[in-house]
Amino acid sequence: MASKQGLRSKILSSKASSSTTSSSKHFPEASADDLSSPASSTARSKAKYHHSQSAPVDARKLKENVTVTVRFRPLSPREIRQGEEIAWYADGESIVRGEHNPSIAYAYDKVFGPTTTTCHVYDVAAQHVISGAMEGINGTIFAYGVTSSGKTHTMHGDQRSPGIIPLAVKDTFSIIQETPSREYLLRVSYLEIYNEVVNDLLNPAGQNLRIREDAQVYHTYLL
Ligand SMILES: Nc1ncnc2c1ncn2[C@@H]1O[C@H](COP(=O)(O)OP(=O)(O)OP(=O)(O)O)[C@@H](O)[C@H]1O
Repeated sequence: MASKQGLRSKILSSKASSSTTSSSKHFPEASADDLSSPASSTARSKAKYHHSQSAPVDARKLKENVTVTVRFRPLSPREIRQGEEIAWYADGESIVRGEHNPSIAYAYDKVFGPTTTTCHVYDVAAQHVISGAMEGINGTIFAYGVTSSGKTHTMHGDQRSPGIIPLAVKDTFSIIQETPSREYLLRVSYLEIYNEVVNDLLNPAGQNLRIREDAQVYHTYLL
């Protein structure tokens, strides 16, 4: 989605966070203009061995473990009033197609239409990252999109429709409860990247954070 507004992202990391790269696949006939891609929100995961820190990282496996998911939100009442039209739609479960030019299409790992619930998005696109994290595999769920595209709705949600973060927390504690033989240590951070700037959403003083990586222990730090 092209926009003059800033692109934002909201992130949920399990264990140490890892950086992600886009894995959207263009169809041959598709436009090469990535900015026209309607990435209303994405969920991605990238795994890296956590416990066996001396084990070599399998680059091919890492690449395959990044998934890109697109979620469309419905037009808002204001957009309907203003006569705005849907420009892209979910054509099946993995294709996003242009409404006005159907020959322009993009393939993603998963595409959710505007009637999909957050619970369904969580089950299909995020739950495996949480269960993986509980097994010791680092994971990141990353929502990316222009202002008002639905990142907060998807990641945070509300009482009526809990987002991926509360659903993940609930799942995490359920897994802990079901696994009394194992001891867990949970750390939580809630971050926003806005115009390349990382902000801590839990600490108003934590703005414009610097990212540092410790190559020896595969940990990422925000200072
Ligand atoms: N899937 C959805 N179904 C229904 N309403 C939605 C959906 N996604 C978003 N909305 C609504 O659209 C509006 C904008 O969504 P939201 O605030 O989540 O956007 P955002 O990407 O977090 O914006 P910002 O970058 O400004 O923080 C909100 O009123 C939200 O309730």
